Order: sequence, then structure tokens, then C-alpha cells
Amino acid sequence: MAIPTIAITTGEPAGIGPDITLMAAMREWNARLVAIGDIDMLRERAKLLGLEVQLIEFQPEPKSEPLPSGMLRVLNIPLAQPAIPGQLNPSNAGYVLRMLDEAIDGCLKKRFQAMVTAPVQKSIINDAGIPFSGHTEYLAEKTDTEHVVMMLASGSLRVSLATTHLPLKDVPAAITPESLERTLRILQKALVDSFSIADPTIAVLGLNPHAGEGGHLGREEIDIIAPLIQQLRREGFSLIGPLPADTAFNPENRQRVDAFLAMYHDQGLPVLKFSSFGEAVNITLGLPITRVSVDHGVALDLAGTGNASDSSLIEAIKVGGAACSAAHLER
Ligand SMILES: NC(=O)C1=CN([C@@H]2O[C@H](COP(=O)(O)OP(=O)(O)OC[C@H]3O[C@@H](n4cnc5c(N)ncnc54)[C@H](O)[C@@H]3O)[C@@H](O)[C@H]2O)C=CC1
Ligand SMILES: NCC(=O)COP(=O)(O)O
Repeated sequence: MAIPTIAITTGEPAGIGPDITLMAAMREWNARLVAIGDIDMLRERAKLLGLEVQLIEFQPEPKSEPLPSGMLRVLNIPLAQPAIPGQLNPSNAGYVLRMLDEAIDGCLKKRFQAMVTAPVQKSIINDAGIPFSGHTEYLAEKTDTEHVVMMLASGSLRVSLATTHLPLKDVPAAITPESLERTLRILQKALVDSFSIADPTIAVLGLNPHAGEGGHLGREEIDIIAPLIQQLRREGFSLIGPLPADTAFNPENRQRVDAFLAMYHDQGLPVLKFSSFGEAVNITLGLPITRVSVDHGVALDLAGTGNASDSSLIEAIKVGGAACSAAHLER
């Protein structure tokens, strides 16, 4: 397998994305890491953190070797305004999206074999007048992908979402048979192809308390979720559910289930973050490119302090690299 080139978008410049990217550069990698961001801002941040990282402007050089620890290639994108750690500035929203566009373009053109994303502050991009729900939705749109699935994974616990960044009041209407079916097909394929699980068991959670309590606490389980489970079981999918969400993650299920499908963001992710915050990664399934991300947000309170952990980013880079090897094996 050729050594992969992995782009790392450094995310919200007032957050910890630049910090953890620089910290990751202090390690040896069997990959060419290319940080995307403002090289002067990264130099300043490295100085603030006391990290001796030599930053080198990225030139596309397919045969180059990975750099030793303490050196990092940077695809330079200038900030609109200087970044102050901990202080959001809507003027830099366009900068944040340009980094993503560069990484997506590089992946589509195969200059990069994977993109790893440091966190962005979704609200400040919207405050700048640019509608933005999250990387997941942005990547789907920019790669013309109709349907993608967010999965957070840590060790053997994998939690996927049927809906992503939606106000809670909009969730029930978004759970349609069509959308749920697409989600389950993408999830099943990813577990087989990318996680090498021959016959994965997927636990599908209900939407309502007690999975609807036989229709007395909501009908989505009876009208939508259960019939789809039956239909896909007939095709050979190993599905269990709809499970009441409060007990779905009990030890017995965690043993036998390869992935849980939660109906909405805060039904599934608190469980995963409670069990393994800092060790998990966020993978976008169904894209034509490989995208892996950290399991945390911008942590404005920690930017520039040296107290942020780079553990999830390290894991994301490893998973991104491994995905490149798996894709290579499939060819
Ligand atoms: N992939 C992404 O771009 C993500 C972006 N976000 C965005 O981040 C912003 C802030 O979200 P919050 O809910 O406050 O979550 P957060 O993850 O930024 O912070 C929650 C708590 O965890 C701590 N924390 C986070 N990352 C850490 C790290 N690497 N090391 C040590 N401690 C860490 C923070 O200091 C804070 O106390 C929001 O705008 C949200 O949209 C949130 C999750 C993912
Ligand atoms: N809580 C996970 C999250 O919000 C990440 O979203 P995305 O920016 O990766 O789409």
C-alpha cells in the first residue's frame, strides 16, 4: 500500500483544532499529513503552546516521504481576520469553509486519500449568514451525495444516527421509511466493507419512550420502524428492534450488537461520549471520499491553553489511514 496523504482541516481558528493538529504533528506517522489552515496562525499557536513544530508549505509531491515528528506540511489558506483563541469571529466563517472545500476537492481529485476534520463552531458560520448544519451535511452536498450516515465509533461500540443536526421538533417527520431504509443499507454496507463484519447485527432504537409502548406513546415504531425491520430481515439483514432506547445499550446488547442505530443525535451520542469521550471518532458513511473526525467540539475554553487532548484526533488519523489501506485492498 502506498503511503496515504491525509488532509487535516484545522477547523474553527478560535478553537482547539489548530492546537490538536500541531500536537499530532509531534508524533511519527506512516502517512503524509497535510494540515489545511493559515500557516502564520499555526506558527503563532505553536509558539503559544510551546510546541517546536516546523511548518512547511505544502507542495503536491506524490512521492515524498512522511515528515519526521515535529514537522508538518501546511496547505496555506489565509484567515480573513487574526484569530484569537477562545474568541469567535464571524469574519473567519468563509475561511473555515474554504478549508473544507480544499480538502474535499483534494480527496475527489485523489491528491488526498482521506480527510480528517478538526471541529468547527456551527453557530458562528450561521451567524455569518451562511446556512451550515455540520460537516456531515456539507460534505454530502459538496460531493453530490444524496444520503450519508453519521457514525461515532469507539472500540466495539458504534452508534449511528437516523437523523443528524435537526431541532428535536423536526425529528419525527424526518424519520420516513425511505430515509430509514437508505440509512440502514449504508450502515450495513459499511459494516461489511469497511469493518469486515460478515453478517453484522444492527440494533435499531425506537423513537418514543419504551419504543412507543404498543402505540400508546407514539406510533412511529408500529407504522415505520418495525415494518422496515421486517422487510430488511427478509433480505437477510440481522436487525433487532425497535428497542426502547433507555435499555438498548445494556451489557448484553453491547456484546451482541455491531452497531446501534439511534433515531436522533442526543439519543445515541451521549451514550457513546459517556463511555469513551476522547477515544471515539466520527465517520461519515456513504460518501465517495473518506472523512473521519474527532468526537468533540471546538472547546473554546481550552484553545491556546495546552490543556486540550489530541487523543480523538490521533484516533481519527489512524482510522483515516486504515480506511485508505482497506480501500486499496478492495481495488
Ligand atoms: N466535528 C465538529 O465539528 C463538532 C463541532 N462541535 C461544535 O463545537 C461547539 C462547542 O460544542 P460543545 O457542545 O461545547 O462541545 P465541546 O466538545 O466543544 O466541549 C464540551 C466539553 O468538553 C471539553 N473538551 C472538548 N474537547 C476536548 C479535548 N479535546 N480535550 C479536553 N477537553 C475537551 C470542553 O472543554 C468542554 O468542557 C459547538 O458549536 C458545536 O457545534 C461539536 C461537536 C463536533
Ligand atoms: N456531535 C457530532 C457532531 O456534531 C459532528 O457533526 P459534523 O460536523 O461532523 O457533521
